[in-house]
Amino acid sequence: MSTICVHGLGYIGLPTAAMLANHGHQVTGYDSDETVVQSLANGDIHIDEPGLRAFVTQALESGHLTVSTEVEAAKYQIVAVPTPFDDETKEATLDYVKEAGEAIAPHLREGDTVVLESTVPPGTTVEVLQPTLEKSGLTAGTDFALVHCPETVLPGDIITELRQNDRVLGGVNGVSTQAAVRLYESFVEGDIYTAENATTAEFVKLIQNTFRDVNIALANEIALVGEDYGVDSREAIEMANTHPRVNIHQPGPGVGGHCLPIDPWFLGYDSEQLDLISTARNINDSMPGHVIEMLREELGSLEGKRIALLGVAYKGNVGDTRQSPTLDLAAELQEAVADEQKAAADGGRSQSAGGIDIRLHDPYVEDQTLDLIGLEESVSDADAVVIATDHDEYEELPIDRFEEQMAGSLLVDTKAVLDVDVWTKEGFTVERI
Ligand SMILES: NC(=O)c1ccc[n+]([C@@H]2O[C@H](COP(=O)([O-])OP(=O)(O)OC[C@H]3O[C@@H](n4cnc5c(N)ncnc54)[C@H](O)[C@@H]3O)[C@@H](O)[C@H]2O)c1
Ligand SMILES: CC(=O)N[C@@H]1[C@@H](OP(=O)(O)OP(=O)(O)OC[C@H]2O[C@@H](n3ccc(=O)[nH]c3=O)[C@H](O)[C@@H]2O)O[C@H](CO)[C@@H](O)[C@@H]1O
Repeated sequence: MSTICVHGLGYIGLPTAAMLANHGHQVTGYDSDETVVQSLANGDIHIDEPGLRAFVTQALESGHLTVSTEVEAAKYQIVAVPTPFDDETKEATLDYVKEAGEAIAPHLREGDTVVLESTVPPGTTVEVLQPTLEKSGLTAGTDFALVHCPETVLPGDIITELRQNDRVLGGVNGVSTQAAVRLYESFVEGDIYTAENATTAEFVKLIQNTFRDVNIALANEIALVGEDYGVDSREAIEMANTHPRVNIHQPGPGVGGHCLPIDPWFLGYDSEQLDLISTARNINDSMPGHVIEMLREELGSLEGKRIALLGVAYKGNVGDTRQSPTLDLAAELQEAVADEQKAAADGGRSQSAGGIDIRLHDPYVEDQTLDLIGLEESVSDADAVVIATDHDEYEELPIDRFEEQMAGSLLVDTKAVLDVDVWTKEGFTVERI
């Protein structure tokens, strides 16, 4: 059993803190946002993730997990703070990592271990966190251990993957790495690999997500090329993947979430070599624009049209809307219609007063700032419905209600969730990416 202080109680820090507590460690969960700490102290679990409520409640009730607005001295300090991405400068914001280091320094003792779990550009552990921690007067690698251990859990399956995924750890020296190995061995059922150094571990995490992002970009480009040949790209990809060394991912309306659209850019922190990687990012970012082209092909002008977007979460069966392609699609639809109106005005043509009426539905998302409505209301009088997220619920949409409610008959199924034959037989036009 060890004492542990976890910094940041979000999607990663909270399940990690609970996992460690449920394995007998004495854990303090610290968050700089007092409302997060307060709500957890009241038993309100603010992160939406299957099984998390019961898991965190178990940890809190056992007394092994306490939440606090203060950092505690502990044998292990685990940092899981945000590392957001500045879209304009294409750089990671490392302020929260620095803040965490500054908060740890006064509590750091000889023999302690600091683990950075946040996803960061290569070099961050050594160049950013280490000097901040060394303001304590202690030296990394000799007085205290400093390690990067990237987190690879899949949202929607976090608790299982926390236990089962393999881990890659890299410390500022071998002693540091081994100190962290001892902690992760206490709950990880997968293999634990030790990287040469912290920068390598940072790099490994980034190339894992980059691999997936580039592969999805390939699938998206295959879909666009397939359209030119009248080939169903999903069928073609399925067939291609029967080859023992081919594994093409699935096309879709874009790549969302907190990681894949961001992490590949982190590789450009101190390198000018991003070429394929940045092209792939741009292909994935262009996919909402392709959905707009598909709508225009069938509907002509989008001005005055009512379009229902089903699925606002960034992927199926989760409620997280961070970097959601659906939200990009909604914004780009607005822009596309504004452009149409401007072009009409410039050309002296008359314009209708209306813009575009976009209706959003999602059974998982609870974000009050989004104007989410019920399924039937969203498709009512819609000229087209776009299925933008592969929630299980969308596989069984009520055809009769759609027939009665919709004004048009166009369905753009970006995730191939519908049975095309069934819907086509009922008179719908189904377009898939
Ligand atoms: N969400 C994922 O799927 C995922 C997966 C793997 C890795 N990561 C990485 O893990 C890190 C955390 O991501 P997340 O999704 O858990 O973020 P999050 O936004 O869900 O949670 C972060 C928490 O940290 C708190 N915080 C901010 N600054 C702090 C500080 N100085 N001290 C203590 N608490 C602080 C915030 O208030 C927030 O509650 C990021 O680097 C992310 O890229 C995320
Ligand atoms: C390497 C890897 O597996 N990393 C995972 C990833 O988690 P995630 O939830 O962000 O990942 P995905 O499920 O891939 O979804 C992302 C977006 O890609 C779209 N998509 C997906 C597959 C496809 O074939 N075609 C697509 O278009 C999908 O709809 C969604 O918008 O990053 C986390 C943080 O670092 C990791 O911890 C976690 O291991």
